[in-house]
Amino acid sequence: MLKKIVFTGGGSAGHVTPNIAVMNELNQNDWDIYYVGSKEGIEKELVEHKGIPYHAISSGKLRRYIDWQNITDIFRVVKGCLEARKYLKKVKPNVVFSKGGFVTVPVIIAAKTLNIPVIIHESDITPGLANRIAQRFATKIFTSFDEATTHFPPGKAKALGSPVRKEITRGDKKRGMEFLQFEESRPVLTVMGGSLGARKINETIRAALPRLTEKYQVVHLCGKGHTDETLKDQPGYRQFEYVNEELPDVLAATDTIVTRGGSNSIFEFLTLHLPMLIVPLTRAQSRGDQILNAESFQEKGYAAVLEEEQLNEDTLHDALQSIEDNRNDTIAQMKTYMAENPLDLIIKELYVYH
Ligand SMILES: CC(=O)N[C@H]1[C@@H](OP(=O)(O)OP(=O)(O)OC[C@H]2O[C@@H](n3ccc(=O)[nH]c3=O)[C@H](O)[C@@H]2O)O[C@H](CO)[C@@H](O)[C@@H]1O
Repeated sequence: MLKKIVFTGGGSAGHVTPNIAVMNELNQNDWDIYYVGSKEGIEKELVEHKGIPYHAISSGKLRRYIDWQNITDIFRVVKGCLEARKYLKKVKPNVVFSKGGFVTVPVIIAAKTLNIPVIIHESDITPGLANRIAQRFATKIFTSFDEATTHFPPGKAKALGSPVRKEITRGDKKRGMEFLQFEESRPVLTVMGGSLGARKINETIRAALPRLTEKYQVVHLCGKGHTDETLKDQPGYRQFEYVNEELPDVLAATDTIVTRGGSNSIFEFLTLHLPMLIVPLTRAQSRGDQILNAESFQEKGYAAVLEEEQLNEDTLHDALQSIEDNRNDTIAQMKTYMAENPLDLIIKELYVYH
């Protein structure tokens, strides 16, 4: 008999693409799939694009600072709880799977009041605010990093790895080169400033273009609203706000990556054995989770790290040179990652509720 599962997660792509990875692998003969997200978040477009029923609820932003909007947002969260509860009562799912982001808090609270089991997946080493609130309501917590389990109540958390979308591994270099209109003979450097872009990385890459394009053809995924029209005809340089279906082909065509320390992106590059330079989001702009992600990858020999405060044209050049010098050793180290596919492990766990 068909069982029902509700996915939730959003705010940025990193809270959606792992859900999509899991949804893609669930057998549609076994599961009816639903999604609860916010009204305006990136999850709406990404999920509706896949033809999954999408239910939007009110949600407040969870801020770590004092703001008058915190008051109005409390009401939005309460409204979101009531909306989520009504929807869950109607759908009657066997389980809720949550990837984090502020929209998930009302959904998880609502599920708890209806005795619906909740599984949380945490992508970072330290839990985000939403998952920190939600953890007490969760039945089980899965994590991408081994180190993350210590941040959750004992016995609840299990490190299963990052659920990387299978289509990421199915890219084609030739298709990627055609899409980019690049020459097959020259190496490709892809820059991914996180799903929402990264100003300092964007500026430094653009300033360094003359030097970078001597060696590489550069693909720049620069985030919504961050393309630079003055560079649109620059030879050997392609910029996109966000690449969706073509991303696997672009990555198949890529030799080296410069990236933010967003957990899902770096696990995708690790899975593809792509040497990467991580420029994590600073402590001033975040809780420091990307710094920990980056340090963990550096310690394991999967990546080089450059702090944003140290990032300039020269340090970028030197860091890329050292990545090229260590390419073979890094790839060999990356090949030691995970004997069992995390996605398969998560799917297996979900069948407990089937
Ligand atoms: C600013 C911020 O708070 N960032 C957080 C957010 O990052 P962010 O949303 O940037 O998330 P990730 O880097 O983890 O994932 C981004 C996802 O978007 C995809 N993608 C990106 C660009 C593009 O053009 N096309 C595309 O498909 C990537 O392949 C990846 O699957 O969630 C991550 C996971 O909790 C955290 O580690 C980050 O700290």
